[in-house]
Order: sequence, then structure tokens, then C-alpha cells
Amino acid sequence: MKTFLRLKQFYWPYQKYFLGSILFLFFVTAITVVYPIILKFTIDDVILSGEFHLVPYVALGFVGIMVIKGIATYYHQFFGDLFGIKTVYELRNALYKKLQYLPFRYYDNAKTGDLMSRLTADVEGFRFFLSFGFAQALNLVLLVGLSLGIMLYFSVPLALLTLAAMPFLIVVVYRFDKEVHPAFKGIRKSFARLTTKVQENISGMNTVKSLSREDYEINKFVDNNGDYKDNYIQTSNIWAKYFPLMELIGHFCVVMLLGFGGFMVINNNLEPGELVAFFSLVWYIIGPLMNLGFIINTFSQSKASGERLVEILDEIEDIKDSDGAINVERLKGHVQFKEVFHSYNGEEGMVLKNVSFDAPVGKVIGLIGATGAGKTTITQLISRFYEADKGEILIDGKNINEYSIQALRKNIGSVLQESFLFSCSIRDNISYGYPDATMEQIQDAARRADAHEFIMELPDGYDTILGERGMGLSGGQKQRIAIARSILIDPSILIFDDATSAVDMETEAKIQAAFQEVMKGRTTFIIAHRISSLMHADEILVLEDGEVRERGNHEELLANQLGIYRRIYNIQFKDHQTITEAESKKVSI
Ligand SMILES: Nc1ncnc2c1ncn2[C@@H]1O[C@H](COP(=O)(O)OP(=O)(O)OP(=O)(O)O)[C@@H](O)[C@H]1O
Repeated sequence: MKTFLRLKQFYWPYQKYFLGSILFLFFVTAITVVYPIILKFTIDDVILSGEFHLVPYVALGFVGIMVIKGIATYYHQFFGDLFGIKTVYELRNALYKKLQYLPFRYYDNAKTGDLMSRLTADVEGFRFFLSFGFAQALNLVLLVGLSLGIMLYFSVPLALLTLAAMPFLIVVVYRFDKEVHPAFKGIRKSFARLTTKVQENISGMNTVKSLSREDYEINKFVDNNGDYKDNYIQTSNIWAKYFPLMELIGHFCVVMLLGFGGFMVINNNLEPGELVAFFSLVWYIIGPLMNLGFIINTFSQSKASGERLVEILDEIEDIKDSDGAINVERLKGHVQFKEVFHSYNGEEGMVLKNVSFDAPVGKVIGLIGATGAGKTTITQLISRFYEADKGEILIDGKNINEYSIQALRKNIGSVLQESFLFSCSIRDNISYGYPDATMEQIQDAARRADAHEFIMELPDGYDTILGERGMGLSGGQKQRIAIARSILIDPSILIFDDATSAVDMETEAKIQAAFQEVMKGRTTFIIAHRISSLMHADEILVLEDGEVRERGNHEELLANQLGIYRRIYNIQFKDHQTITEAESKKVSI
């Protein structure tokens, strides 16, 4: 019940559809139980009493009642559907919104396929219960209640006989629910694993094919698919075990009814029409009770689904605006780190240790160091993707927590090693961060990113539709679109995180030239492994194990013959020298 209470805010605003559906359900149920009464009347008061002239009227009345039942059924289902559909519309929106604001920490461990299945299959599971399951449960209570009432009215002893089997049925149903609920949870989890597998496989198809791991992937999928199948079989086993038992109890009731009821008719303690009516009424009890398995099934599924939805909704958004957060339009871009420490998973794993630096407005800061040294972490802290454990990060003299997250991030443009382009036009990709940009502004950003020329050579120019992964464009072209996208928001802080590592030297030179143009007047952080990418920086921070080991400009750092920077330079310079020598040998041959 906790799950349903937690999700109340989504379905309660649509209570009018729910109440409408329930109202018509009352009609449907009432008309349903009128049917055996008409039957009793037809047999006892028309046929056995010889009043045959009444038959056409009874038949007409019966047809009329059935028409009303049809109309009531239509509205009951229609309102029930509306209730479910409108609720999950709100719920899906809320879940999606929540996903947009969940911190990066959440996505570090989240699986795309699992989230997809929550937003689709689980939301549907919940809707199904709202639209049908609940009404079925209510229908059960109403139909059983009314039928029992009428039966008690006709004959108390016979009605009690029917009631006698109820405790057994309740025990069976209780045990069924106990077993089937975890089984359904298992199915949902297994389905999420299956979709995760498919999603990861499609996203990583390049790696799969290049390492010829198709067979391995197929086997893994077969395992996941097998697990899903086994989960379903296990659930079917539970179902198969309990359903016949429920049915058996139901049929036992009918046998008792026919035996004892027939005996009462023979002894003139019950009218023949009443026995026939009883026979119909008892099926109105047995039928819904046999359906109880399905209702519990729907309820269990929706409870399991609802729990998985609540898990997302209750996830903590720990990175959010502080009270009175400043909504500044434009930051100047003066970035300062003061004794910053950071870990992703507790004290032991400090990935930044006592990092301090000052990046005045318009200056270029280079970050270099081995992989895992903490370069990206520094830039992620500036954007508040994660929060530092200790120390202070200031922009324009104020702690970054004092700015609203939106204001802060709107002033930071990032180009990553692999830029993500959406499956829409190039124009929309460039204007993603500034949807109101005019075509002139978009083209201007593209020109400054050295992207305009190649875009114009594409058949549809700026209207060219890109695939999910920027299909049809080279790595360098994708990067230049990403640069255009970052500069269109006119950020005061620019972050280039390994932005040229995936492209060839010539493209790198082109992108670097584009960088020079867009860096003017902005505080820029360049993360790179190649010294050539950041040698012109005003200050270069050399990181090792999360600590700044050396700092200074290119010349100053080179002067330290035993320094890390000098060592990196020597290795890269040697490579360069070897290549140049080989090239010149080739030419002389
Ligand atoms: N989201 C995360 N959760 C847990 N640990 C992380 C996370 N991101 C990075 N780390 C760890 O923090 C350390 C620093 O990572 P970071 O990405 O800052 O290094 P980097 O210097 O940018 O490396 P690279 O040059 O490979 O990009 C690494 O040990 C890394 O494993």
C-alpha cells in the first residue's frame, strides 16, 4: 500500500474518471445480479404459473436491461482507461524530469536498459492495474457481496454452504500472493537486464565487431534471455500450482449447492426457479474468485512496477540550488581552487588532494598528467557535476554553490573527447544550448569552429539529419560541431577535455586553430596528453595521483630538467624527432 500512497499525487487529480468508472461499474454489477432474479421470476412466476402471455414482456425487459448494461460497460471501461492513461502520462513526465536532474553520481552506476524498462514496461504495468486491475478487484467485491446477499435472501442454509469453502479459498489466495509477488519482481528485474544487454550491445557494436566477439555476445544474450524465460516459467509454475486448487474449491461449492439445493427443491423448501437463480449466482461468486489469481497477479505486477518507479522518484538529488542561489546572467570567468579535496567513493579513494590554482579571466590553463591523475575531475567540479569533499571553488570571488546550477552551467562550454550529437539536424545540434539562436548566429559559431565549410558541402547543409552517434561525420567534423555548439552559448569558461585526442594531426591543427579563435576573452581549461595541445597555455598544471606536482608556463616547466613535464616533453619530442628523421630518410631515398 505504501507504494500506492507514494504515487497518489499522480492518480488522485484524476479521481473524477476513477469515480465515473466506479459508478458505471456499480450499474454493470447491479444489472448482472438482476439477471438470475429475472430467471427466477420467468421460471417460478411465468412458466410454472402458466402465465405464458408474459414471456414477450420478460424477453423485452431482458433485452432492455442488457442494452443498459452494454452502455454502462462502455463508460466504465472508457473512464477506467482515461484514469490509467492520464495518470501514467503525468508519471512518465515526472520520471523523465527526475532523470534530467539526478546527479552524475546516479548515472555512474545506472544502466540505460534498466532505466528504459522502468519508463516503459513498469509504467505500463502500473497503468494496467489502474485501468483494469482495481476495477476488477472492486467488481469482485461487489459481485460477490451482492450475489451472497441475494442468496442469503433466497435461502440462508444454502448460502452458508457456499460460504463454508471461503476460508480455504482465502488461505490459498494468500499463499499464492506470497509466492507470486517476488516472482513478478524477478521477471521485471530480468527484463531490465535483458534490455540493458541489448542496449549495451547496440551502443558498443563497434567494439564487438572489431574484436570479433559476436559469438560471446550471442551467448551472453542467450544466458540473459534464458534467465528471463526461467523467471517466467517459475511464475507459470506458481500459477499452475495454485489456479487448479482455487478452481477445485469453486467446483466443490457447486457440487454442494446442487446436491443440497436439489434436496431442498424435492422437499419443497426451495422453488425450482430459486435453485436455477442460485446456480447463476454461485458462478458470480466462483468466477470472480477464480479470477482472483489474475487480479492478484495484476496487483503484484503493478506493486513491483510501482516500487521500481518509486525508487527513481525517491532518489536523492544532492546537487541542487542552495537557498537564495544567484541567477547571474553572465559570469566573468575568474576560477579559483583553494585546497580542494575530492573522492568519488569515500575517504580512501581521494582523487584530488589539496588542489589550488588561480585562473584569471581570459587566461588559458593547461592540465596534463597520466590517465587517472584527476584532470577531468577538476573540470567536473567546476561545472558542479560532483561536489568537492573539502576546500573551496570560487568563480568571480564567490563560491560556486552560491550560483544557481543553471546560471553556472550556462556560462561553461565543454568539448569532450567524444562529443554526443543528437539524432536531429546539424542546425539543431549546434543550437542545442541556445534554441533561440538565429541562423546567422549559428553560422557564425560554425565559422569560428571551422565547421561552416564542410557543413555547406553536405547535401542538406545545416538541415542534414545526423544519426544517434553523428553518423556520416568524421571524428574531427563531429568535434567541430561540438565546438560550435559550445561557443554559441557564448560561455565565459571553456573546457576542452581531450578534445583533439581522437583526431589526426592535420585535423588537430585545424581544431586548434578554431580553439585559438574561440578562446579569446574566455577562461579556458585544456586537458591534453600532447604537449603541443597546451604548450601555449598561460599556466600548465602537471598532475600526478590527484596532486599538482608542477606548475608554470611551457618554458618554465621545461627548465626543470628532472621534472615530470620535461620527461613527458622528452618522450613526445623523441617520437617527433624519430618521425622527422624517418620522413627525411624517405625523401632522400
Ligand atoms: N564517476 C566516477 N566514479 C568513481 N571514480 C571515478 C569517477 N570518475 C573518475 N574516477 C576515478 O577518479 C580518478 C581520476 O579520474 P579522472 O577522470 O579525473 O582522471 P583524468 O586525469 O582525467 O584521466 P584521463 O586522462 O584518463 O581522462 C581515476 O582514478 C578514476 O578512476
